[in-house]
Amino acid sequence: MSFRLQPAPPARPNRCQLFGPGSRPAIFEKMAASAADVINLDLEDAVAPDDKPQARKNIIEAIGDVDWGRKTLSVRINGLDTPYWYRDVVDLLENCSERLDIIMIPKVGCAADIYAVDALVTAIERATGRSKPIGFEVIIETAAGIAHVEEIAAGSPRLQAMSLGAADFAASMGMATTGIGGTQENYYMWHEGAKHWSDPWHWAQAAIVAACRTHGVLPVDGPFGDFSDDEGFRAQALRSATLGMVGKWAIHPKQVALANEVFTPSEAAVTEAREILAAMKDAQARGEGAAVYKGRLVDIASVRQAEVIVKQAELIEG
Ligand SMILES: CC(C)(COP(=O)(O)OP(=O)(O)OC[C@H]1O[C@@H](n2cnc3c(N)ncnc32)[C@H](O)[C@@H]1OP(=O)(O)O)[C@@H](O)C(=O)NCCC(=O)NCCSC(=O)C[C@H](O)C(=O)O
Ligand SMILES: [Mg+2]
Repeated sequence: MSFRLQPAPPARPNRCQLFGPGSRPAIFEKMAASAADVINLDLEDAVAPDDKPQARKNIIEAIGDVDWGRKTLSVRINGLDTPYWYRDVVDLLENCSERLDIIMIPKVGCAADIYAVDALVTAIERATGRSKPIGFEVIIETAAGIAHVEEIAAGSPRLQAMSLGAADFAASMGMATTGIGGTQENYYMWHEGAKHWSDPWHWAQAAIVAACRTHGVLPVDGPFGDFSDDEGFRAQALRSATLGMVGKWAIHPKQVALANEVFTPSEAAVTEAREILAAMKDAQARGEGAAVYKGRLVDIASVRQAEVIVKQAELIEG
């Protein structure tokens, strides 16, 4: 228990983050027309080294020219272990319009990584007189990142969201898989002659959710690589939502509707949450701290649980 109140994360929908390479400007309008809450234009791994200068130009132009509506607009820069990242930040912030909301920093390994980008961004904002402060989001996708996840979540007031990047995470951890998220064939328990699959991403997701909730940051599930496997995506997303994550990446447009479906509370869930709040209001009016709702106990903790669902629904309704 702490006397400190848990800070609220940014109050904006983040059910789906749709990615697209900065080197493929033909899809930018399609991304803008999608139902994703967040758009991530990529300068990192989806862009070949020789294409990075042109990708920066494409993105700078599109930030100003494309109608992104009310979406949160984010650009993923290159990692701090590359020679590209400072040029990404300088070119972007010196040249793009104020429509840009967020810079996504990949492969963050410690809070000092965020500090370094923050220092550069702050200097450019001051030098150029940008009036809208740039937000940050980070990807936890290395062993160092997960080991330092809490200090990273506390790393900057600019930080809005934190994602798990399953592909690089698996590589960094030396995991024996080439799968990006989802069920892993060899990660099972053997019981009474049958395999029971377990979830190798669970512990990292739980660590991310705890760090994010402690510091008022949105926890997000990253990519699910097999975009022909809708049920696999849905199962992964449902597990993430159950753990407290607010959304998931889409690496193909067909994954957007799946993510939105999972991370939008159903009408039945919202109705039940509102009924629990009403039942508890009645109980409190009677001077009681608990009530029975549909044959089960509800109390003040149930009110907090129900409020999570109602607030999420209200946020999405706008
Ligand atoms: C995966 C793709 C390369 C597939 O592209 P494509 O072959 O064009 O797919 P389709 O033919 O099925 O496309 C159907 C239509 O949809 C449009 N399209 C394709 N992709 C997008 C998109 N991202 N956004 C919007 N629209 C898109 C096509 O133009 C077709 O349109 P039409 O002809 O009008 O019907 C491609 O989807 C892609 O590049 N995806 C993003 C890849 C990416 O950004 N990856 C980086 C994030 S994941 C990662 O980095 C790993 C992470 O860091 C970790 O470590 O875990
Ligand atoms: Mg990655």
